[in-house]
Amino acid sequence: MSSQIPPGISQGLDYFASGNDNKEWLPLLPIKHYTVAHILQDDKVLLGYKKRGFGQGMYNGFGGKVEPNETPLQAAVRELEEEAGIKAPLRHIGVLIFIVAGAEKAFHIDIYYAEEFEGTVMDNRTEEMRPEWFSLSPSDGPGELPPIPWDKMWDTDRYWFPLLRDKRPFVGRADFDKNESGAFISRRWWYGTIQ
Ligand SMILES: Nc1nc2c([nH]c(=O)n2[C@H]2C[C@H](O)[C@@H](COP(=O)(O)OP(=O)(O)OP(=O)(O)O)O2)c(=O)[nH]1
Repeated sequence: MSSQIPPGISQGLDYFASGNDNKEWLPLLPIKHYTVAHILQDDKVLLGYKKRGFGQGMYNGFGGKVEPNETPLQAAVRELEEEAGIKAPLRHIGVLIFIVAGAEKAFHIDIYYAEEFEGTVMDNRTEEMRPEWFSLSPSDGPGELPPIPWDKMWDTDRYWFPLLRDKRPFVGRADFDKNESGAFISRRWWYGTIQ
């Protein structure tokens, strides 16, 4: 555990979780804005299976790049509608600075959630994402929704998901290396809550 806040994120945070504290942080890079949005409802969370592009084969909230002349909130609402077919009154809950070794830009990811939505969650209609519900409670009886598929998600999401679930605002940083086969390996991470 390191209570030292990493470079590139705001000061005045309360330590929540960190890992690989003995590794160096990657050099800071200019940022590019992204969003990720989650629906949290009745002890379940809606995630999407990414069918193509960056993060292919993994589950994540719904999101993508913030386009020019859009606010991050507008982008998050648009991406949720494009990828899950629903409209939701999203609330901001976190910021994640995500840096991959060798990349040109750091991802500044605004993280959102909503507890209600309008419309019907799309089944498997887009080429981008396949929405699926997962249980937020750790113990699942037979016939319940599947547990969150941590092994098919960005490796450090498991450390901030409890904060999202409890709707506690947070800020964090996650650095990743790439191995010879192009897989992303978590290098160092730190998450803190906003006081
Ligand atoms: N949960 C989580 N999401 C992450 C991490 N790193 C990371 O880039 N993301 C998200 C941010 C973006 O929503 C998404 C990457 O953007 P993307 O590849 O989907 O964007 P895109 O260019 O396809 O987007 P677009 O065409 O839909 O605008 O992955 C991470 O560590 N955890």
